[in-house]
Formats: sequence, C-alpha cells, structure tokens
Amino acid sequence: MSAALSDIVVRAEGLVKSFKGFRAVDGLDLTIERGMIYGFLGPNGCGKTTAMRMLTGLLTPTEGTVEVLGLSVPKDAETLKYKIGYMTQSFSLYGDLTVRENLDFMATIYGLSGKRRKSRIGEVMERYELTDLANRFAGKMSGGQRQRLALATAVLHEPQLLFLDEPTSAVDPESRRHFWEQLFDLVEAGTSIVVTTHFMDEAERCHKIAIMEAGKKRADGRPKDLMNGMGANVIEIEAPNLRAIRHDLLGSDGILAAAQLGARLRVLVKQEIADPEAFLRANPALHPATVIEKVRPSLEDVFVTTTGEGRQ
Ligand SMILES: Nc1ncnc2c1ncn2[C@@H]1O[C@H](COP(=O)(O)OP(=O)(O)OP(=O)(O)O)[C@@H](O)[C@H]1O
Repeated sequence: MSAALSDIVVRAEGLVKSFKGFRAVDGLDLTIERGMIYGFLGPNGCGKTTAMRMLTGLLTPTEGTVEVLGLSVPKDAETLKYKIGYMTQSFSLYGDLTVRENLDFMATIYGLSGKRRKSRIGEVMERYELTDLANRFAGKMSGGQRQRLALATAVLHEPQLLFLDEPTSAVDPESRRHFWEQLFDLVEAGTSIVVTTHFMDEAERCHKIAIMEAGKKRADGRPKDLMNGMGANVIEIEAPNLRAIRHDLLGSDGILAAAQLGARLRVLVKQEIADPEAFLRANPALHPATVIEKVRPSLEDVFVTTTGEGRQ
C-alpha cells in the first residue's frame, strides 16, 4: 500500500519542542488513523498548539520524528501544505478583505485555478452559508460567521487532513453544535481531522482523544474506553452538608477527587475499593439516610484521574 493511502495519517515519535530549555511538548508519541476525528484535550498552555504546529510543518521539533500523510515533516512541509488544511485559533482571516476576497486569496495560495477554483469557491460559500455574506468584510462578521469562513478557507483545496486549533472557543453553543455536524460531514466525505479543545463535551464527540498535560500525553484512546478503564468508580452523594463531607473525604486514601455539582457531590473512589458505596457510608460525616448512587463516568472524570493538576 502506498504511503498516501495508508491507514495512518499521523505518526509521531518522541516529539519534543523546547523554548529556551522549557519543554512545551515533552516526548509525544502519536498514531492517528485515517477517517477519524482525533482530539487533543488539555488546559491552556499544555502544548496542544505547539504539537499541532509541529505536525503541520510550521514549527521544527527540537527532537523526534513526524510523518504526516506519508511525508516526513518538516522536510516535506511544502508538499504537505497542499494536502492539509489548518484553521488556527485566531482563524487567520483578513479583516479588511470580504468573504469572497478571503476565499479568492486562499485559492491563490493553494494554487487553485480555472474551473476548479470557481466551483470550489462557490461550493464552500454555499455549504458554509456564506453566499449572502460574500461582500461582507471578515472583520465585520460575528464569531460564528468568521468560524464558518475560516473552515471554508481551510477546506477550499479539499485537504485529506484538517487541523483545527480550538475552533469553537469564540463561538456560541449553537454555532458549536452546528460546526461539529459539519466536521462529521467532512469525515463522511473522506477527510481526517485533528482538533484541539479544552471542552470536555467536544472531546467526547471525537473518535479518539489524547489527554495532554504539561507537554505530555497522559492517556489516549476512544472516549468510551477511557471512561470504562479509568481505574475509579464514580459515586454521587446528595446531602445537606456537602462541603463538610467533601472536606472529610479529600483526606481519605481511597478518594481520588470530590467535586460539587449543584446539590450533589461527585466522588471518584479508587477502583481497588471493592464496595465504594459501603466505603463512603462508613464515613462519619455521612448521615445514614444520605443518598449515595453509583453513576456513569464522564470524560471529565477521566481527565481528573489522569492528570495531576485537574485533581481536587
Ligand atoms: N514561541 C514560544 N516561545 C516561548 N514559549 C512558548 C512559545 N510558544 C508556546 N510557548 C509556551 O509553551 C507552552 C505551550 O503552549 P501552547 O500554545 O502549545 O499550549 P496550548 O495547550 O495550545 O494552550 P493555548 O490553548 O493557551 O494555546 C506554554 O507555556 C506557552 O507559553
């Protein structure tokens, strides 16, 4: 099988990026399969953007190797440029150009000409609801409209692989939902997607994710598998004195985390504790009638159990 048709679109080994001795990305290994949405989940500053910039060939790694679509990066970055799309956090649009002019400019960058250029610009304007905004300056558009234009410019040349850096941070929840539906349309049409996010609900939509912290990958896999294999049971407690209970539980060895959600306390109990409900009931701060219920893990629970900083 030729490299371009391989089932692996990104392979990185031992990827490091140091800025004056500070390791923003610290030994990252990645294998991303074709046809999926792969998410980097992690807090601000954990190295998501730096990792993505190395994968796109925009930043040279300090150490490690990267292969994207069978090309060696950054050596073959120029060839790769025509096969990938990249939507940056700031959307990289020209505010003093109109929608059509932004698309026209990107078409030139990607070397689109003649009929294909015209038809692709028309197609993306239609698909991303930009036709009525064709003469609007990008700088005068709403966050959601700018996001649609940024996506339209990133996919104009029909890239095999699309990189999206926190694409929904500046948009409202409805635009976010709509945007994700558009991503799944792209996947169905054969595009593979790598996306960074710090939103748990977005990460849950990905086929696979890597949980990042301090430049390192702490865990990776399908969200469901990560939730099932997280090494803790999730118990919710409903009681009037939740702050006192939380304080008490956090001093206990068997407890990984306890966080209040409204009228409930969500407690992560280590898996080695065979009967977590009985374990909690034995705590003197709990009233015998306190409601204790085992619940389904969430990705946020996985995040808390796999990262140190998220623990509370
Ligand atoms: N050019 C640079 N020079 C020095 N430090 C940098 C540079 N680029 C990034 N960093 C540092 O590297 C760390 C990782 O930054 P990065 O932007 O990759 O994180 P991130 O997870 O994408 O977060 P954010 O969502 O805030 O961009 C941060 O501490 C950042 O300050």
